[in-house]
Amino acid sequence: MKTSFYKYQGAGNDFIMVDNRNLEFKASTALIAKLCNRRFGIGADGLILLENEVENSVDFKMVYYNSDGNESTLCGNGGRCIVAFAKQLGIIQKSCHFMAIDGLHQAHFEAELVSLSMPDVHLIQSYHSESFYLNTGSPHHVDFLSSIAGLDVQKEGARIRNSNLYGKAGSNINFVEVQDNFMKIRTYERGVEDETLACGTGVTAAAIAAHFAKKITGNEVAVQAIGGDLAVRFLLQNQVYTHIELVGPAKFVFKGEIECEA
Ligand SMILES: N[C@@H](CCC[C@H](N)C(=O)O)C(=O)O
Repeated sequence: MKTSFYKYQGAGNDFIMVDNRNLEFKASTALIAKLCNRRFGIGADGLILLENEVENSVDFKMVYYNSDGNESTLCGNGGRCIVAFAKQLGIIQKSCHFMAIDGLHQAHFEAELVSLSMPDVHLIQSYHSESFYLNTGSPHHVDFLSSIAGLDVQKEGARIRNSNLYGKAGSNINFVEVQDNFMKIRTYERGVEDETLACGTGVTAAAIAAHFAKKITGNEVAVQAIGGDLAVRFLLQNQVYTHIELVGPAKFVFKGEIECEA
């Protein structure tokens, strides 16, 4: 059986997209891991299915798998990319609502960029003045450092991700450098088990943690990931971070066909 796929990237965080509204694509862990493999497959940080959402009146549903083939929690860059994919398929025009594993999301285009609503953040755990944990749809450890350029993110990220702090479920690990209301970030992603070029929920977590720790002021911050620039907007209302938006690029790269065993 042949299935069409579309490759997208958002700030270098790359995804295989499949229009699965007919539910014909059967996503086994082994098949997804093979398709995401950069030597034996198409190559991607994750695979995303666009499906119909039957129970809620939204435009579509997003089902996200990490490159290890396992379904996971929210992917922010993937969320922005599926919005661009839905537009390419003619399902939406300038804005949409969709369902993901963590609930309802709203998104709209701002010229070439996609802005995605993110879940409210009620709880931020401080380990010490430079180290935090919070959930922005996916779990994130955030360490603020004076410089991140020379860091071995693979080694240090894997160490923290696999430490007793997070147990079997693990966490994504972010290393962040703050410079005058602007931040640089590098992220080790759970389920990819490596550094990726950008992580949307990680960028969001870093922005919220930086505001919480009074490292930035204002309600919008630009964040430079290795693969591109993103921005995060938010409000702080009664000690809850609300109206969080992740803004950045979402680009179509190429399309092709997957030959799947029946
Ligand atoms: N790349 C993503 C995060 C994807 C989920 C993560 N790997 C996990 O399993 O927690 C993003 O852009 O948010």
